This record gives sequence, structure tokens and C-alpha cells, in this order.
Amino acid sequence: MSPAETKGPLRAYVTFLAGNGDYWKGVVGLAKGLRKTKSAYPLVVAVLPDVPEEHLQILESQGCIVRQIEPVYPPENQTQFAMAYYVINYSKLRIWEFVEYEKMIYLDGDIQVFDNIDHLFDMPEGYFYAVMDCFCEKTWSKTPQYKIGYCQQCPEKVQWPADLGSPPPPYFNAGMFVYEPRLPTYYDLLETVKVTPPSSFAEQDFLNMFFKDVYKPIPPAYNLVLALLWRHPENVDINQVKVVHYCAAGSKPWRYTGEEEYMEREDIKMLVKKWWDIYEDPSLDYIKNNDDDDEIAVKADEHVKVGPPFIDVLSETDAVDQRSAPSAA
Ligand SMILES: O=c1ccn([C@@H]2O[C@H](COP(=O)(O)OP(=O)(O)O)[C@@H](O)[C@H]2O)c(=O)[nH]1
Ligand SMILES: OC[C@H]1O[C@H](O[C@@H]2[C@@H](O)[C@H](O)[C@@H](O)[C@H](O)[C@@H]2O)[C@H](O)[C@@H](O)[C@H]1O
Ligand SMILES: [Mn+2]
Repeated sequence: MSPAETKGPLRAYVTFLAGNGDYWKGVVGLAKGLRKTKSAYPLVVAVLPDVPEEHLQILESQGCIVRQIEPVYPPENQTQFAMAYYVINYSKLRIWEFVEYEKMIYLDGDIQVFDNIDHLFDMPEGYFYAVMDCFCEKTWSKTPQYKIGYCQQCPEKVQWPADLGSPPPPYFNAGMFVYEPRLPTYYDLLETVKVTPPSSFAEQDFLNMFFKDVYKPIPPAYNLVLALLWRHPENVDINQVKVVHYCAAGSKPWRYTGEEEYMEREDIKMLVKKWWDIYEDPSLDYIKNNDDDDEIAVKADEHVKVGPPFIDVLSETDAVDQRSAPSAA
């Protein structure tokens, strides 16, 4: 059934791919994982210009909708990001311009979905939904919360000291979130990033600041940040986990060696195997059928470019109306 005949507003999952390295394998795994859960929605991949054509064709062969985006850079800064490559993650902000979709679920390329989570699209509009992060890994060592041993996953363990003011508001991991692409929000994001000094967790810190008034935490089952397994096992029921985020050092399944700290754990080995079982399952490969001809899937050599023409068209019509509307999450 082509989008034109589909009932109701368009929805999709979306991920982000940059560089000519091996993250495309994560995206292929994600596409196959969503197919295995029988999700009703496609996977859009926002790709930077440095992603090789060969990788784009692999993604399209797996039924992904490839969308070219331009990079977004933070203002000039001397910041030491927790990981130097985090600077490219600001480009994730481009997914707010995919306004042909009424609602999207963003998933990092190092995430796998093991149970159907389509029901998240039916949560009330106007909020930004994501899972709370953990502050206990070394990547947080420069932050005040790490220095005093405070983590929002166990706020009773170390009280937030009064002389540091009020405790930090709930803070989400930006590897997975439910959001509503809207042009006024998109323009506001791009303008605000220009005047916001970067910090350790790059766009994740920025998004937490930007959406702090509409952020709604959802359970860790929807984005298991692996560190919770050894930092806060009491907060995790591994049998209830629907989405796994392979963000701990050494846990990217397609690069897994088992050598880094915690990587020899049996639960980590089991989750990495579960990822590989999907990645290598030929029955989960995309099979193009004639219905798909009407899909937005593009031919190999002409990736849909999102940019001025599309935005210009909108800005002559709806965007003006939308600007008067309150900006959604
Ligand atoms: O070389 C890279 C690094 C990152 N990413 C994308 O940016 C996301 C965020 O980076 P990463 O997941 O490595 O951060 P982490 O969640 O591990 O901190 C990845 O999942 C990918 O979708 C990418 O495509 N190429
Ligand atoms: O650019 C900043 C990144 O910040 C987040 O990763 C971190 C965070 O989860 C820490 O809490 C963990 O300790 C760490 O391992 C992990 O890499 C997002 O997953 C990623 O998508 C991206 O936004
Ligand atoms: Mn990630």
C-alpha cells in the first residue's frame, strides 16, 4: 500500500549515519531487527555526505529510506567532548526537518529493537519521550554528579548536596527518543545551537537543555544503556528489555572482541549474540515487492535531498501557520 493510500499521519523510525566506517552494519542490523518485530513503520536513515554510495545502496537494499542531510556544527569551542567524534552527533538535529512525518522515533545505529515498540507512537503529543541515562561511567568523570557519586538511577544513594543547588533535572540518553518533527522547532534548535556553548555530551546535553520542560521519562526497557547492567542491576529486568543500546565501550556488536572492561560478562555476550543472530539472518533481509514501488524508497543514484527547495515550499504555506502554533516537542 503506498503512503498516499495509507490511513492517517505518516510515522517512521529514523536513525543517523556518518562517515565511511562500519556503523552502516549497525543500521542494517536495526533495519532487520525492526522487520523481525513486524513494525508497521519504515526506517529512515539521515546520512551525512561522507557516507559512501556503496553503503547507501546496502541500506536501500535493506528497505531503508535514505535521506541526505548537511552537517550541523557546534560553535567554535575548546570543549573536550567525552568522545572526540561526538562533534558529528550535532547533525542529528537535521531530523527535525523531516516534517512529512507527524511523529518519529529516533534510534542510534548502535541500538537493536527486540520487541515491537510501535505503541510508543500513540503516546500523547507535545512531549519528548526518552529513557533516563546513567552518570556512573568514566565518560562522566568530569561532571559534578560523577565527582560526588550522584546518579539519577539511584538518587537515594548519594544525596545531592544543598551547596550545589537543586539536583539536576531528569537527564535522558539521546540514543533513543520519540519526537515530533516541526519546522518552528527545527529553526529554534538550529538558532539555539549557535549560541549554546558545547559540553561533554555534545548534542545529548544540548537536547536535554532544549527539551527540559517537555521531557517525559519512559522505562529503561525502551533503551537499555548497557552500563545499567553493572551499575544499577536493580533497575533492569533483562527479560523485559525491548531495546538494547550497545553504547558501553567495547560493546558495538560488529566490532566486539570481549576484551574491554565488563565485556566478558555472560549477559553482554548473550546480547551481542542476539544482535548477530538478527544481523546474519537471511530471512530478515528486505524483499522488494511491487507495493513498494509507490514507497518513498528512492532509486540507488538519486537520494532524496532535503534542503532549501522543500523547506521553501513549506515556508510559503504551512510553516507560516505552524509558526503561530505552539512549537511541539
Ligand atoms: O562514526 C560514526 C559515529 C556515530 N555515528 C552515528 O551516531 C550515533 C551516536 O554515536 P554512538 O552511538 O557511537 O554514541 P554512544 O551512544 O556510543 O555514545 C551512532 O549510533 C550512529 O548512528 C555514525 O553513524 N558514525
Ligand atoms: O553525542 C553524545 C552521545 O551521548 C550518548 O552516549 C553516551 C551516554 O549514553 C553516556 O551516558 C554513556 O556513559 C556513554 O557510554 C554513551 O556513549 C548517546 O547514547 C549518543 O547517542 C550521543 O548522544
Ligand atoms: Mn549509541
